[in-house]
Amino acid sequence: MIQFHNVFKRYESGHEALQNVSFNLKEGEMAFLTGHSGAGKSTLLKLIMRMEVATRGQVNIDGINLNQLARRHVPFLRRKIGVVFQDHQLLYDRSVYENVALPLVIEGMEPQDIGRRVRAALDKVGLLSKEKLTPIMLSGGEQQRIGIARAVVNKPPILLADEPTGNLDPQLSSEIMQLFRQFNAVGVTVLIASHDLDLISRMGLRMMELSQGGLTRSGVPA
Ligand SMILES: Nc1ncnc2c1ncn2[C@@H]1O[C@H](COP(=O)(O)OP(=O)(O)OP(=O)(O)O)[C@@H](O)[C@H]1O
Repeated sequence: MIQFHNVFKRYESGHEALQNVSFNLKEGEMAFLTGHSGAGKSTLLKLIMRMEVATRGQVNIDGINLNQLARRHVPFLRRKIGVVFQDHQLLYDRSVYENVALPLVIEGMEPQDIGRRVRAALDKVGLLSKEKLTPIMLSGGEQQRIGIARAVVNKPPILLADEPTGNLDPQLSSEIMQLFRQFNAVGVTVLIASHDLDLISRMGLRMMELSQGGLTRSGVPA
């Protein structure tokens, strides 16, 4: 589902953020991406979303070769990928409902279909009763759940997260990871960048470690 073949990414500054990275994440797999600050984790996620383009090598997402993807087709790629950020990136002047509905409104979906999908997504993250509130009224963990509901509302086959538990305590972090696990259990391919080695090792899933832009380890931690 997510394939990197000898991928290099050099920024215009000359900095080589990724060097010769190769891996294959199969459909329905869930894995973590870890590494020191500046190791290249965010860069790798940006290549998957086509926010950045590889300097060398090949990135394939759900059979699409991103090297050959025309700019006008990038929105089709993005619809396949739900993204969760550390800082949620919610709109604080809109309700919970409106925040989650946003990707569907942009897609041009009919309002009655939007209602059904938004409520299904809010139900999955346990926030159905809070749809009329604004995010500011909710706790950090709840805000992250809204971010997750928004990421999955259009049922993407791929879910990416960049430090999704960075601001949460261990209990909430663990709950958020279980949520990702639930989406993975119904077939979504999940890749999560995280510094939280304790949490990752407890999950018993594949971990890929980046160091100075190179993939130094890939496997289930002992
Ligand atoms: N747009 C850019 N232009 C130039 N250099 C960049 C750019 N984006 C990232 N870099 C550099 O590339 C390297 C990798 O950055 P990246 O954000 O991918 O690391 P990271 O592993 O996600 O780090 P962190 O855990 O701190 O978020 C860093 O040295 C960073 O300064």
